Amino acid sequence: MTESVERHSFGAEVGRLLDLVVHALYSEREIFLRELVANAADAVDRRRFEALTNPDLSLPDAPRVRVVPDKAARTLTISDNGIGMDKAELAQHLGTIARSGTLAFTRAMAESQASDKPSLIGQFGVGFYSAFMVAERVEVTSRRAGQQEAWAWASEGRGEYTLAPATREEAGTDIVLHMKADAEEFLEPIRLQTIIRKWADHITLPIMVVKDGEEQAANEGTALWRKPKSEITEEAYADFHRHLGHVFDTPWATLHWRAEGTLEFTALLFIPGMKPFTPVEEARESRLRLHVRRMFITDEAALLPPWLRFVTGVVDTEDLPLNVSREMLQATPVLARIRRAVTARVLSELKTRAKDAEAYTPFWENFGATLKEGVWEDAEHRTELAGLLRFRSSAQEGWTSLANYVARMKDGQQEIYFLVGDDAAALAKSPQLEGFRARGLEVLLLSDPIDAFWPERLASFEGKALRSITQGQVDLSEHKVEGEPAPDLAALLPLLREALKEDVAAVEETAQLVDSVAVLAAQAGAPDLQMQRMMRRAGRAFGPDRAVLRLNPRHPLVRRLAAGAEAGEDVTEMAGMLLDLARVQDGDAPRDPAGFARRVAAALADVRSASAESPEP
Ligand SMILES: Nc1ncnc2c1ncn2[C@@H]1O[C@H](COP(=O)(O)OP(=O)(O)OP(=O)(O)O)[C@@H](O)[C@H]1O
Repeated sequence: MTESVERHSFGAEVGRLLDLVVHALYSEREIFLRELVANAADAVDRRRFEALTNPDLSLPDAPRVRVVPDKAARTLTISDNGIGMDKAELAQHLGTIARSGTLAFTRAMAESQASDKPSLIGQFGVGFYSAFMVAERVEVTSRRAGQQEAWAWASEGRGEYTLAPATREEAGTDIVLHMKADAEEFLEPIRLQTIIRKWADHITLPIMVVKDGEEQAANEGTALWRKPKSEITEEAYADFHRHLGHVFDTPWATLHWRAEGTLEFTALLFIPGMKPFTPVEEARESRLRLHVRRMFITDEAALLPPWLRFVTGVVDTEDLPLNVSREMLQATPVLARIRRAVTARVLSELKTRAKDAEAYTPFWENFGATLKEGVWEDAEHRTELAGLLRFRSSAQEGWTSLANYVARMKDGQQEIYFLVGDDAAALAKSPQLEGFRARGLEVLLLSDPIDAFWPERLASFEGKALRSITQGQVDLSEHKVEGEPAPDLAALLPLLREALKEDVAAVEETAQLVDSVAVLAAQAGAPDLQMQRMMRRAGRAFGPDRAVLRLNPRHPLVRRLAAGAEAGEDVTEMAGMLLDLARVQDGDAPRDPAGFARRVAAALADVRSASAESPEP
């Protein structure tokens, strides 16, 4: 028998996690039970759902979770009749960190102060591995529903675990905890009941604690969302939110309502108060939980559009049969109607809350970029969403809305100006803004990656067109600025155009500059500069040939070149320099960085020696 025992090492992250867990503060240890009971209840939910399309997996009568303390043996056993795990699943789920919740936890731990760590453990839970807070050895015996063989997983939480063939009468899982000497309190039935009532009361599956051979239900099983609002405390809402989202914040908004009439459902939704620690591959689908008459069905029903995926919670309906299958979920019109109702409710809540600018700010900073995806991809909600958008602006600190921008527009201003880039702070200093600032024209500053895309789709707001100031020429002739007359560039421009014909589509003068000498812009009709930049970074060929080099005719350098061109001097050397300066200014590299540096250094040396030779008169 012993030769069939396989030894495996934990993944590196598991090792680190176990270290953290084992050294956690004792006061937080009780949450191990919440985690194991939640896993057991989830396993039963999954089996029920899979059985809808595969009757061989059907649950036995009266499925439940049993929590069995044994003081003599100093063990605590948590048993379920859930879906179970086969050998590969045991290794995968209990040997690596697969789930986002646990990953997020390790990241939060790494980033938090030492004094916050204990409460982090309490709020997050750490899934299965929290068992090692109280147990010196954990044995898991599991049989996957629909299979004959069972497997035993065992570990002392120190670097490795074993896997061996085992037997189990029925499908399901037993988790046997060999308790540490100082964790005997968790063998007291009363204590176990209290913990379960505190943490797992919203679980509808019966959770039985066995005392003197008798089973006693520890949870009430009233799903929180089914209780009247008046009976639910803020704290109970917040706890449930943390449990659902694997987060540890207080919700920014709690929406709890019951729809009655043609469509019957109860919804309890949360908008988190902080951004989740997103794993590398952030899934775009909403994971709102669908329940039918309290029973969990699935969290893959996409009950909200992807641009509201930050909303967590539960929708519980009477309008679907309990035995609804995956296929049925895809076909039923009920879900589409619920989706519409729930989306409308979330949007109206956001609209109400957006009226209080200060209260709206944290929401916007956490989830604004996600909301903008809706403007891009959801024609039905685009106009409504536009009113919820907030922006940085060239004219003021803080966030502003499109409506406020329009209210501030100057007489004669027809368009809503905006500038897109990577970084709000850099945008505020961009030379592209000079001409607008000089004329008192406000420009919105957009710095989320999605900002390269959505403005084109929204196109206008309250009848005012949205206008990127780096795309085509903005007509500023309505708004005159004082200053010396500009020189005539008729001789210079054709020479520069010829010299740069490989690099840009055109060279022209612009009224958009005041202090800077040149900028790049996109040709009218071509994708905006930021979009071009993103496509180049993504490896898409996007020649600079569609960019336009724009010169400030009043700049001393341009004046000098204009005079030189008229006098028949060679200005082509400076042409490349102007283009490179415009590129550097936008945060791009010059076409030939080494050559650029050489030319600048040589020019500086010229200036120095010129001023040394001809001292001030
Ligand atoms: N009693 C059980 N029956 C069947 N599968 C289980 C059981 N307990 C754990 N698992 C499997 O092990 C996986 C890992 O569990 P663990 O508690 O570490 O994380 P989780 O519950 O998935 O997510 P999180 O880390 O966010 O809590 C689960 O997703 C599940 O697939």
